[in-house]
Amino acid sequence: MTETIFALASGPGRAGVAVIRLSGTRTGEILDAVAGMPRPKPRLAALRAFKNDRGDVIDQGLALWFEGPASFTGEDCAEFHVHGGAAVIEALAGRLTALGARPAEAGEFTRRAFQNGKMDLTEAEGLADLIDAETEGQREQALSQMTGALRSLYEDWREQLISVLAAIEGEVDFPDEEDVPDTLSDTAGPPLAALSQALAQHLDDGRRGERVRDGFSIALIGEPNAGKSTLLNALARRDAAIVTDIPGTTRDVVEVRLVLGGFPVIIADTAGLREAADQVEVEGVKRALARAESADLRLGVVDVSRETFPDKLLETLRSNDALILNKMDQGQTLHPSDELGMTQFKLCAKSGEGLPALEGWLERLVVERLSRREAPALSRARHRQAVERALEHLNAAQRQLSRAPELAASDVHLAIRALESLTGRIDVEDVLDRVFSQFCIGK
Ligand SMILES: Nc1nc2c(ncn2[C@@H]2O[C@H](COP(=O)(O)OP(=O)(O)OP(=O)(O)O)[C@@H](O)[C@H]2O)c(=O)[nH]1
Ligand SMILES: [K+]
Ligand SMILES: [Mg+2]
Repeated sequence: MTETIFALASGPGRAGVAVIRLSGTRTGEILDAVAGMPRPKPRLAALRAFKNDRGDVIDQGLALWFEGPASFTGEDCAEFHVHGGAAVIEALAGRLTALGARPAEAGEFTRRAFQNGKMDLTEAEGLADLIDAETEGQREQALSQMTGALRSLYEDWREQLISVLAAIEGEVDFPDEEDVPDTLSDTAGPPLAALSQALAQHLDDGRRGERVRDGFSIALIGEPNAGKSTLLNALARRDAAIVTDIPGTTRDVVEVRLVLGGFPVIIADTAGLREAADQVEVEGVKRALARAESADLRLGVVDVSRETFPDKLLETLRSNDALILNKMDQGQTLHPSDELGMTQFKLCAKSGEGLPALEGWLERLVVERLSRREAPALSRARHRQAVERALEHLNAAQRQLSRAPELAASDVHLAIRALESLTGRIDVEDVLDRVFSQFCIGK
């Protein structure tokens, strides 16, 4: 017996068609009361008049019946396709409530699908990501996760670990009179080593999946008046940040979201790096350096009418970053230098000259770093933490194997649990709450 829930599954606001979905034990009888008998054949749309409690027609539309368990949630489900006007939706929602259904919470349909074994937790997350996907790269990654790419990877590891565990426990329970530890090293050692290598490789992917999901982050840094905000606006094609000839114009981090090569990118303009004079400047520089530190790529912007490259800037940049020699329209005293060992671009941010070359390079770089590989990428911090936990236990198990098999067994057991928390095999209520609350209502 489950409560019967309903929600507007299509987007809010005026539309040609609105879809209201229903799931739970009393779905069938509520469908009959609203759409009349006979009940539509499962999965086939039937044109019906939907009536209120006085028998007046609310609207005319399509009714669908999905008999559990062959439904999205695994329970009895129904859909009403009505005209997408506010009054129609409200009247139908009122009728469903009067018949004993209640409005669903965010993610409640998917949570029921998860609880009924229709999908694991990573697939549910993939579904949420697919609904949120705004770029082609995000759509591809979410779809692959929703259709089980991560689940099958993690389930496969889990099954291998269960065999390893069986081997170790067998030795613990029925020790060979002779050299137990040696036998174990031979049997359980190689698969443990191979698995821990696989997990390490999965983690060591430059956080690709998380970047695809949350955005590749680029920080613009440099001295005051180098033209960082001008460059940000040029890249964004709009006046996102204030530009003036007063040094110290930008204080907070100003973010702009772009799509490059089908991937989400967040470009951050920052305060000019300098010996700060007052408290506000000190805080601005602190934030600039923190953003530079956490970014996936730094673009160091320099005014070419300077004599030398600023030390502080060179210190902050890394070898894969790029230097932007800006204000090429002004007297140039600074020149690109091979000694810096960094990609360099000549630019006039104000007129946009040189911008296409920079944009082309950025796009290629983002595509190269984020493109899909054969192996699926973990896409959330939650996955990373769980795989890291599993790997720690695997490494510990390897160390214990020849000394204390029973301790090795308990470590393998903990590694299995970490993988199970990842796929949701073991219910961790607060994890479930967090995952499903991120869904929209109606999914
Ligand atoms: N001639 C010329 N002027 C530029 C160019 N790029 C920026 N400027 C000017 O340089 C001044 C400073 O530009 P901003 O974009 O505000 O510089 P910023 O690096 O953001 O400066 P802060 O926020 O103060 O650190 C403004 O007057 C811009 O118009 C350029 O390529 N050529
Ligand atoms: K400025
Ligand atoms: Mg600025």
